[in-house]
Amino acid sequence: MLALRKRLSYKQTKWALLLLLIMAVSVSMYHIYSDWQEEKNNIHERVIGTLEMVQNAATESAYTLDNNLAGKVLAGLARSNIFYRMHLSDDLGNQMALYLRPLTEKRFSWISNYLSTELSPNYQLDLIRENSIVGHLKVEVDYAVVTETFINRSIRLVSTTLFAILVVGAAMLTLIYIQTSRPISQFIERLSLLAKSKSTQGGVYFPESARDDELGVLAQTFTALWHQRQNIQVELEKREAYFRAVIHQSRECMLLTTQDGQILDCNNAARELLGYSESDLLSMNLKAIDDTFDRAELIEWAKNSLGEVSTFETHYRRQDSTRVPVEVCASIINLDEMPRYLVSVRDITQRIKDQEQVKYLAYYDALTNLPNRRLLHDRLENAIEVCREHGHIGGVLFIDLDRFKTINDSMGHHAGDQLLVEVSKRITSLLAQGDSASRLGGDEFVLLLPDLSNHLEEAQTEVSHLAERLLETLSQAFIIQDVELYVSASIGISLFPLDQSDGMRILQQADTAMYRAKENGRSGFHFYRNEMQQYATDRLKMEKALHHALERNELRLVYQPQVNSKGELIGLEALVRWFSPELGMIPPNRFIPIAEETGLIVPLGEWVLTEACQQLRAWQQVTGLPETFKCLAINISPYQFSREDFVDQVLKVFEQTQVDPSYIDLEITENMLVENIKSVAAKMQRLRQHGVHFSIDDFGTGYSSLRYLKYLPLSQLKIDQSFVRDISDDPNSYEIIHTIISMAKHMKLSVIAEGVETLFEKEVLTSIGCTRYQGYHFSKPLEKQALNLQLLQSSHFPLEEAHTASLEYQPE
Ligand SMILES: Nc1nc2c(ncn2[C@@H]2O[C@H](COP(=O)(O)O[C@H]3[C@@H](O)[C@H](n4cnc5c(=O)[nH]c(N)nc54)O[C@@H]3COP(=O)(O)O)[C@@H](O)[C@H]2O)c(=O)[nH]1
Repeated sequence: MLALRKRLSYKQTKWALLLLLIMAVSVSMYHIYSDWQEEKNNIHERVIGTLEMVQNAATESAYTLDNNLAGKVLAGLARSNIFYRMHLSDDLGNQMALYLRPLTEKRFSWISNYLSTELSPNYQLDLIRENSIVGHLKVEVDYAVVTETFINRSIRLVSTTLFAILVVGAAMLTLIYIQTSRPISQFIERLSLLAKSKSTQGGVYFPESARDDELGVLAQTFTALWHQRQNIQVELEKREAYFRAVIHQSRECMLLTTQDGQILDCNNAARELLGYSESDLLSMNLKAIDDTFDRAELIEWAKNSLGEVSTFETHYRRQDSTRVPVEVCASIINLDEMPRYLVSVRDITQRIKDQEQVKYLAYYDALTNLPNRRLLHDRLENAIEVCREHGHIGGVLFIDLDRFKTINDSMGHHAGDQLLVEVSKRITSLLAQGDSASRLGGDEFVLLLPDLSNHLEEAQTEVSHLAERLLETLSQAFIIQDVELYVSASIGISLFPLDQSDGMRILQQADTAMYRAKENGRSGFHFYRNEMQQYATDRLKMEKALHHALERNELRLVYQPQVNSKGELIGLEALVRWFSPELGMIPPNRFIPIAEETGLIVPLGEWVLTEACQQLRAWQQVTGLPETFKCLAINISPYQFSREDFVDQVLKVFEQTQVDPSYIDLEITENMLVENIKSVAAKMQRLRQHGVHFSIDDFGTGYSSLRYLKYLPLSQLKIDQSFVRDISDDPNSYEIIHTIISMAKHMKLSVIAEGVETLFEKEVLTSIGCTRYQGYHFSKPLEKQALNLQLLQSSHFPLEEAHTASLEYQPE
């Protein structure tokens, strides 16, 4: 219940009464004032009238100087009670009579005193007889008496007016209270009950709505507003529930703060991410979590953000003081009329790792962790620029592993990968400060030496030393999956900036030089020279042409006889030749490496095997071979041999050609044996069971670990022609051949020497114990028709003089 003075009825009444009072007082004052103006005249006339009534008697007394009469005149005047002093004198001023009494004391004398200021305090009447003044009558008025009636009348008027106002005020108060204040109070009471009730559901009804006055309209309006509010509230509750669900169920960390950064709300994800309890977080400021939080900046942004979302990256500090990289989506929302800062925070640790990983992968090789081609290019371009600026010389070493493809295919990619990792370690172990190694892919590595000597010759020497050390370190055995592996590398070197070549060109030059190194017998290095470019271009042409060589029937086989110490034919070696219409005759040591690198060696090898077997069958059935003839040797490339289906392929060819496998001698190289000895041995065993023989070609030049030889079903060692060639000049070669022959005897293996060109060589070999020979001294490789002719004439080959005539097939 409101205090009385706060009630509407009281206030209304108060103001109404005040206005009434002012009005009444004004009207009363006006009346009193007007009344007073009249009263003043009345008083004057009354005084004058009273004096005139005694004028004759007073004149008579003064004329006759009759003091007695004068006294009576004054006594008569005194009865009017309006004068308190009267004085009658003769014409000379002599007092004839005097009347004096005290002034009358009245309740409102102060009003009388005030009013008397407007009136004359005394009157004098000149007494005249026969046109001469005979005396004077002077009186002083007692105004308390003369104004009393006026004052009483005025007081009555004022008090009546006030009483009337009081009555009207009380009546108004009651009426307004009953009519307005009380219904409003009751309405308010209902509203406050409604406000206290927690339920917002259901409808409301106010009896006041039934009224046809303003209160009725107010109640109806309020009812409508209430229902409207209810709908809004339901909507708001829904939204709040949604908002809370979004915040609290979100997997993203969410924080709601004031503009000062004080945390007001947080979700589970925030607690998990930051490691704080909810109560801790709610007592914290965002500044404690995010060092970059700037209150002033936020407030400035909030003013201009216009509901925009700002996304930025920062670091949040966890409870354990670790820092986590986050992406923050921040916005300003209005809650309870207050701007709030809502941040949705995502842990981007993984994303950053991924980005770094992507960046890493873009510039580094994932297997070896060495820079990749892209980074190499950047560095190389940079090095070229620096060298040009400072007049330095830099170098690029293009390293390619020899026969890596074979290892990869025979031992599997995993072993291949392990080998590449080990190779990369060895390469990097030789690098000096400032040098870098990159992997271009496969088995290709590039060393970038950005700062060699300023003198070309010195720079060449420096790079050569490094290349030698690289070859040396790579030639050491690798242990991969418990298998001892030997690899060699071919290195191409290009120095810069010797001309205007860019990085790409310098790499190509090093690549070209590397191929030259490979063709020079592998496991070596070669500097790029301008003329190599033509060679590289030719090589590319050859690679393209080789793809069509088989289908266009451009390959031929030639056969080189193998003889015993009596010159009798004991075998033939099938050797492939390629007659390209565009490129001419291309020797096998040029196209076989390309075929190996491109994988074309598989169909090519299969063709050689089939063709050779068919020819053997033809010789055996048609032409006839001497009894001394034991084997047809066929070269098998390492890549061909490493294939899973190699044995099946060979057996299939034997079946198709109906050849007796015991007449076949497969020539394999030493290096093939060391790659995966178990698998090599298994393949050899399977074929051996069918009668196939195996020879080791170019024996003595490879990395063979001799102890493996006794586990393999070998028939023969073929001494490399380089030893035979040097047998007369180089005691080492002689010694090597000697050792090979004794070892073969010990292991019960045959030995054949290849590349025997002179009688002298043959005789030295014979003296050491070698009884089988192949070489130009006996016969060059022969085309099959020429061999047929030879066989028809004699199966003997001259021992004494060199057999130099070339009977090889030459295309027209
Ligand atoms: N995988 C295959 N490899 C093959 C095949 N055909 C040949 N080859 C290999 O190519 C290399 C070069 O062969 P080629 O040019 O045919 O040379 C052979 C002979 O012509 C040559 N030879 C023989 N006697 C002499 C001689 O007295 N002097 C001399 N300078 N050269 C001579 O030697 C080559 C035979 O070598 P090898 O095989 O080691 O016995 C060569 O490595 C071939 O193996 C093929 O079909 N598949």
